[in-house]
Amino acid sequence: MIEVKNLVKKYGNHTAVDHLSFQIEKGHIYGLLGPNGAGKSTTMNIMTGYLGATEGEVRINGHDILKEPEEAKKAVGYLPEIPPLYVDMTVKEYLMFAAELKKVKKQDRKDEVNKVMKLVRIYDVKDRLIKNLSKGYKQRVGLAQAVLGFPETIILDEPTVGLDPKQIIEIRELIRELAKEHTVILSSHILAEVREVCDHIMIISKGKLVASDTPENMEKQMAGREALEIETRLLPERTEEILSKVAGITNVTYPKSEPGITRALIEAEPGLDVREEIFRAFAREDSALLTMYQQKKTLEDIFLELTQEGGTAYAGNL
Ligand SMILES: Nc1ncnc2c1ncn2[C@@H]1O[C@H](COP(=O)(O)OP(=O)(O)OP(=O)(O)O)[C@@H](O)[C@H]1O
Repeated sequence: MIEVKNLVKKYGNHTAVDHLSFQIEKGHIYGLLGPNGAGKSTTMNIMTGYLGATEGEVRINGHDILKEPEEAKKAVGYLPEIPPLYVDMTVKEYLMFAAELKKVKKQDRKDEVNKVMKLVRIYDVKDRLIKNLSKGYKQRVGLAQAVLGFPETIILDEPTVGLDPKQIIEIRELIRELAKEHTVILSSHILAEVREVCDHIMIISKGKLVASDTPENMEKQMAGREALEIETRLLPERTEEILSKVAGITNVTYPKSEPGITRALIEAEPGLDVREEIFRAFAREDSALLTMYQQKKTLEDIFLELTQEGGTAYAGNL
């Protein structure tokens, strides 16, 4: 388990990470999602011991990343945004070297490097110089380096950035494959990417955690904030009277509509679906509803709302 507690990172006057706290449990694929500059790379660099924090702590399986770096680092493999590849080495030479740095026992190195190369499907290019590989293959070599030593958790910073669509699909497949045996944390500024592979999303904006939940819960939590639209032939006063009998409605507005029609935009408590109750309330009064329409809020809407200036706060887990 990884515990990030009250992490702060300041660059001069600029606060890149602002009191960030979260926990990473075993067996999930976490997505750290945020616009460019949100503080994702800084957070990952601190979590993996590449960068010191201004305040706060990171514990990996109980070991403080700064005070007990060896123990802590053993449990994580890291693929930084720009993979640290020695491009004049062959794939195999580089991975043997990386295995040595990671203190994989000498007698196990060859086997482990072979195993990892097969896992990320670079065995066929093992004798090629890294500089001659495509970007997708270079990324796989970086991934292989992160997997070496078979750490419990693999942290990947923007693993598909700069890849073409086919390479993106391949890397995603590899990540899913890795997730069978490892906990995976990846960062991205692309929502579709995170939704595609992750089962838990943490949205960060300006260095702060603004939401942390499963994609399904996020959609559910925000659903109550959608305005439900109804139309009737009743006057607004009468519509208001009927709606006042429905529990859970928090606000009703009456935008302009065509003559003889009342349009009402209804907001309800987060997570509460009031559609059936509204239908029954009008039926009890023998009044007809002409339309009832609820636009489903997508994760894109949620992401934009949570990360824009003056955006709404997330009502779910944090
Ligand atoms: N070494 C540094 N010195 C000064 N400011 C920095 C430094 N590194 C990052 N920053 C600033 O800190 C903020 C967070 O940067 P970070 O790279 O962590 O964001 P990010 O979410 O990973 O974005 P990106 O996807 O663009 O890398 C940004 O405003 C960035 O300009």
